[in-house]
Amino acid sequence: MIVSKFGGTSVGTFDAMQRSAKIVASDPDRRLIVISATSGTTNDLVALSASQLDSTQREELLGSIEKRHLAIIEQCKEEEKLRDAFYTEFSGLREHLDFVGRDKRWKDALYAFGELMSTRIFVEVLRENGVDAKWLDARNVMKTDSTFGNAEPILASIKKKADKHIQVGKTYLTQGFIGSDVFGNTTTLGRGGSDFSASLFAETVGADTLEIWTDVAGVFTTDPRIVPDAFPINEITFDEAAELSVFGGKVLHPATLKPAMRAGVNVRVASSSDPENPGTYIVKDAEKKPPIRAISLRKDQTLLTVNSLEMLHQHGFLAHLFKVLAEHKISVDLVSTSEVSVALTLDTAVNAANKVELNEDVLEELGRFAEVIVEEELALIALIGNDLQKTSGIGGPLFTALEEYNVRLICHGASPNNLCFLVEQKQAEDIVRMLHGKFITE
Ligand SMILES: Nc1ncnc2c1ncn2[C@@H]1O[C@H](COP(=O)(O)OP(=O)(O)O)[C@@H](O)[C@H]1O
Ligand SMILES: N[C@@H](CC(=O)OP(=O)(O)O)C(=O)O
Repeated sequence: MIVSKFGGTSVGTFDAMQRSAKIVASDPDRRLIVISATSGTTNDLVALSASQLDSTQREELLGSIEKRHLAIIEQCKEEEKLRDAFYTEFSGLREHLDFVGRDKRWKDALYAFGELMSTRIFVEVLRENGVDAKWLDARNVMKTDSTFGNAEPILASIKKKADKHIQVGKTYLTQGFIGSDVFGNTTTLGRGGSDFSASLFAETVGADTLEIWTDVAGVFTTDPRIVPDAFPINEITFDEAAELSVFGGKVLHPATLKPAMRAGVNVRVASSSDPENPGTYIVKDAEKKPPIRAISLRKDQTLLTVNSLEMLHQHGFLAHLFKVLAEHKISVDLVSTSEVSVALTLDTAVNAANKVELNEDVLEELGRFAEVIVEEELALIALIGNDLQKTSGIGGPLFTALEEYNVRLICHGASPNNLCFLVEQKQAEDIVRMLHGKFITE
């Protein structure tokens, strides 16, 4: 059995939907299809959730969502039927906007409309292409905790619900990104979370393969939008691909590979507009394991520096600091310490899968026992590869190459699969291009 996930661009237009449907139709083993919202729709829904919108802005955003979906529907054979199905969801969206609450619970239920609308249309496009798929509401299976915006899947409940709602031998179309908590409230798995959903489904149903169909022909040596010379990697290990996605390789949501690794599911990343191209296979053990395979970039990072003389020869200071951060659910990436200070990086990017919000409360609490400095507009660059902590001859050429740039923080040695550092955002893309030329293309 194959679980196939199609991202926003692969279902964003009528032609893209047709191409994706033909991929599904070409192999009867593709039995569980997971799709995202049409590209741009989740961004529109996030914009709609802003509290200060006036009615003109609201109507513009709703108009943009409606236009995008109608452009697809108008080209489908079952136009009338699809209009009805679409407007059932779209009217639900309008009604939802009129609800009073603007809390996180309300937002997740709002964001879910993107995937609900796209699946209503795609199920018909699949039928037109000879695939009789059953529309499955992912919220009946994807059970999560109640951390709205970034919900944690509850594996045992997902398994139980999948046994009830997914029958062997049938084909299903369902939504990525969305789930529901024990009370039945809609939850979401974090931006870009459809990959994660698909991997959880693959684990749960015991699939042999998970396919991630996207707009690029696999996992590239770096983001091809930044470096035109970047090229697809034929085979990469789970460990490397997981590091790459955590450190900004947007092609996969950072949590995607865990369920697949746990269940021994093979993963393939490929382009829905070039399906004959094998793309990238993500495997347990790759034939080639170069020390530097890829470079990733994560923008909009925040550097938090905490200084305190209390730290000098004291024990418990770091424990105290991390306790405060944990209480505020702030997850930390890189850490560097000196005699009296600790520097930490936080992923504060707007569309980050695990976005961190550094609010006044946490700063005030930290300010009670230390001086806190917050610096923004930084970017994190990671070299991804194998045995980096044991390979000699990388640090010298790397730091020579970075000579002209201000490197703010370096992390090396904790993972065999990455070496990362923080730089000024405005220089980040140039640095990635330069390093790709020096360490990968050459
Ligand atoms: N190392 C990488 N390899 C491939 N794509 C990458 C990489 N890093 C970033 N990307 C970006 O990820 C995009 C695909 O992810 P995304 O837009 O989330 O697709 P989808 O809508 O299919 O989920 C590509 O268009 C590319 O610009
Ligand atoms: N639609 C959601 C989930 C998702 O995974 O989308 P995509 O596959 O297009 O990255 C988002 O935009 O966050």
